[in-house]
Amino acid sequence: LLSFLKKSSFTSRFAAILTLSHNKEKLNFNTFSRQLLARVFGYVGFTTDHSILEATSQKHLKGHGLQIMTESMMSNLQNLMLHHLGSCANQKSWKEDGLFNYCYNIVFRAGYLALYGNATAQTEGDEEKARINDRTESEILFHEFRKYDQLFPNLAYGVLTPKGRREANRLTRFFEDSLSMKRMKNKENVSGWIWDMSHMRREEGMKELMIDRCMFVLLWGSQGNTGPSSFWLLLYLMKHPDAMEAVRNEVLKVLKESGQEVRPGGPLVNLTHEMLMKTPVLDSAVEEVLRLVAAPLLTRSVLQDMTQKMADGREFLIRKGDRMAVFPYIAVHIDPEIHPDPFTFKYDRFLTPEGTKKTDFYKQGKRVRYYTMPWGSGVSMCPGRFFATNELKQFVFLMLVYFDFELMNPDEKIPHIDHQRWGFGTMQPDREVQFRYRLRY
Ligand code: HEM
Repeated sequence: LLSFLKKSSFTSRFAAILTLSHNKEKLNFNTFSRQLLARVFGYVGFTTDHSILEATSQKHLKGHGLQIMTESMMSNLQNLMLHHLGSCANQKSWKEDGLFNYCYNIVFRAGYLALYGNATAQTEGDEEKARINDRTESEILFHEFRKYDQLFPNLAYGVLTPKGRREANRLTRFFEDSLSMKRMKNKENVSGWIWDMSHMRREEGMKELMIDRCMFVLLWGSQGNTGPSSFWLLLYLMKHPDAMEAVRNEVLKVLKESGQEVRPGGPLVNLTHEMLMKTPVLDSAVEEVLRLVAAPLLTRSVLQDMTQKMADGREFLIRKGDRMAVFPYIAVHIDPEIHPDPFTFKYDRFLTPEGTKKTDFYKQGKRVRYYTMPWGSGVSMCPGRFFATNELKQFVFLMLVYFDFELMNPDEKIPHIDHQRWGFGTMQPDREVQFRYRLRY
């Protein structure tokens, strides 16, 4: 795919194609993605599906709704990462783990609980049992999700072996059941986003099984990228001590300014939405990591004949029925004119000399509007982008204030990316990286 895209002088076509992708009448994401969702997840939605998504995302993944989700994410991260604080004397000893597994596990499970809700004290007996149940149930779910995640590229390409196909079907049934509305009714803190998504479909007459499948699609869409992104973020910070120091100093400053401190036996840090808005250095590091590892292929169906004018004056006829794809990774993320030395991690690439967010990037003297596109663009731009960014920041924040962590092998090379996954969002490494961590206090 990459060599094809390189040959087809994709970069020069990029800007204009992007403009088109905002044109709802002519180019439509849904026509294409619907076919994929039907084939891969067996989910057949309504024609109103996209307006439901837009309405609920507007309400719950931005503004006040986003704050509620972020708070819920925080308490779930605390339950998963810090539940053992004070309970065991040797917590200060080092613990080894695979970094990819560790990060994906925590971020997936906390994100899942924040979206799909917690066990209740009523059904489990008391608060503590409910928290234990959340930990156990989300662990099982993560392990099954990883099996599906590994089958996913071949599933999407339609080249799974019969054995793989049977396993994918089993996993689909498992998730339909685990995420079913029947089960969700016994939970509390189910996010407004998930709740509205299911209710609005039911009100429109969608069958229960299809709603459960939709819940699985949303789990996959919301959790498949954030965990792997958190892995790359921690890895790049560990490989770049200057970046680690800058981010850690910022995080500790924000913590201090909030009047909180981490001390043995003290209360858990309450990382508020407001605190998360004061971290330009961490923001830049997150954006830089996504530039390096987010490589989605953005597909669009062409709904009517049209002429495409290029920035260089050329014109192309795009026919009704054509399918188009934009691959911003090559077109912008690693374009050396826009991002000099594009394969090097520079944590401050998105910072101005004054320490604020940098937004001016240039190509051939002209300012580039889309200098990174990890979230896609236009009608189907990722509605979860603000939540995902907060998740990443919360995870790193807690890691930095509560733990010391380091690579087992300080000379560890950054792993290659798993080429099977080009186009599916955040890339995954082709091998695990060992690290160790321990409580700082
Ligand atoms: C680092 C994490 C994430 C990355 C890199 C990412 C990236 C993307 C990309 C590239 C798209 C397709 C955009 C397009 O075709 O133009 C997308 C769509 C989507 N994302 Fe995300 N995403 C992330 C996290 C999330 C989270 C946390 C949620 C939910 C809370 C979410 C919900 C969705 C949904 C529902 C869509 C489909 C949008 C539509 O059809 O209109 N994503 N995401």
